[in-house]
Amino acid sequence: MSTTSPTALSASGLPSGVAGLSFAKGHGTGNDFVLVADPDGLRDLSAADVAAVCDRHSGIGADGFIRAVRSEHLPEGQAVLQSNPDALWFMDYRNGDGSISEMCGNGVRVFVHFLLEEGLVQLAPGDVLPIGTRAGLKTVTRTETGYAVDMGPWEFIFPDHAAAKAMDTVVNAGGLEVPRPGLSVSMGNPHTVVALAELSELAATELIKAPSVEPAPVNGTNVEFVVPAEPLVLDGVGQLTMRVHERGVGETRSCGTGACAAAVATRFWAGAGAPNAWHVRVPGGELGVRFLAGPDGREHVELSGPAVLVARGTLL
Ligand SMILES: N[C@@H](CCC[C@H](N)C(=O)O)C(=O)O
Repeated sequence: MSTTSPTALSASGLPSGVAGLSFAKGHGTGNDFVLVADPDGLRDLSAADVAAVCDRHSGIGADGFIRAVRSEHLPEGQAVLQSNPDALWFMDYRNGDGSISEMCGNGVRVFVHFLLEEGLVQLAPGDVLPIGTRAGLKTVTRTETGYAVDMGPWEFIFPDHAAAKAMDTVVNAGGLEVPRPGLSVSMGNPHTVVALAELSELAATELIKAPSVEPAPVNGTNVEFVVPAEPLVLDGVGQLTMRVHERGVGETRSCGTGACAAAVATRFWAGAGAPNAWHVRVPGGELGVRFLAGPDGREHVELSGPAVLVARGTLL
């Protein structure tokens, strides 16, 4: 018998804990989010609260939920403040099912746009804003057309697989004729990238159910299916098309950290001479990925793309 008490509901059917919250709805290349400002960290939202708000039928509907909290009010935020005292805002990111993720690449652009539109920060094109996340400090530059994010360094999750050039990870999904090799990459959060030969194969891949990944990264994985273009490079820029199944969500129209992982894996597979700039087409739009020398001496990944707010409201 369950010992958990049922969640109290307001008249709207949403958990009473979220009633009265002001929110904005936004997206980055079709990856959509509900955003709330909680500067003093007073709203302790449960996984059930977040899942109810993100429900596409009985809530607002979103792939993810983002709470804007001043970094000083969260232990993870205080840790980021030690590395950069100017990282005053922390992105508390949850997946649509209420689970926590370390990082969201589309989300961090929409988060900064939300802070700007709410008047919580001031940022002219060219200005840079440091942000705290569970994957550490990220610096976001406002551009003329959107935002560019220094996502920090990437890592192989199973470095021995990559070193041996052995594709020891096996991925299967509905619609694939045979299981495929995958390469697991961390962008702060876990990804497994699979290359397909044809756009028709990408379209036939069924992503209603989570693909199986063996061995899976310990905390689960987002899975990206990519088709490198033929020819791969146009005007010095690598070209990819991608679909994604997100951990804690399902298929989404875009994933920023996924686009970064896809560029990492495809550049690795392409070998010496592969470009350091990539253009990634996703069902919801287009993202840019670049590899740059980071201030810490490691190679960093930069993600660029748009961020849009589409609505404001109050949860009832
Ligand atoms: N859509 C995001 C990634 C969100 C988190 C992911 N589902 C996870 O669990 O790691 C992005 O744009 O990066």
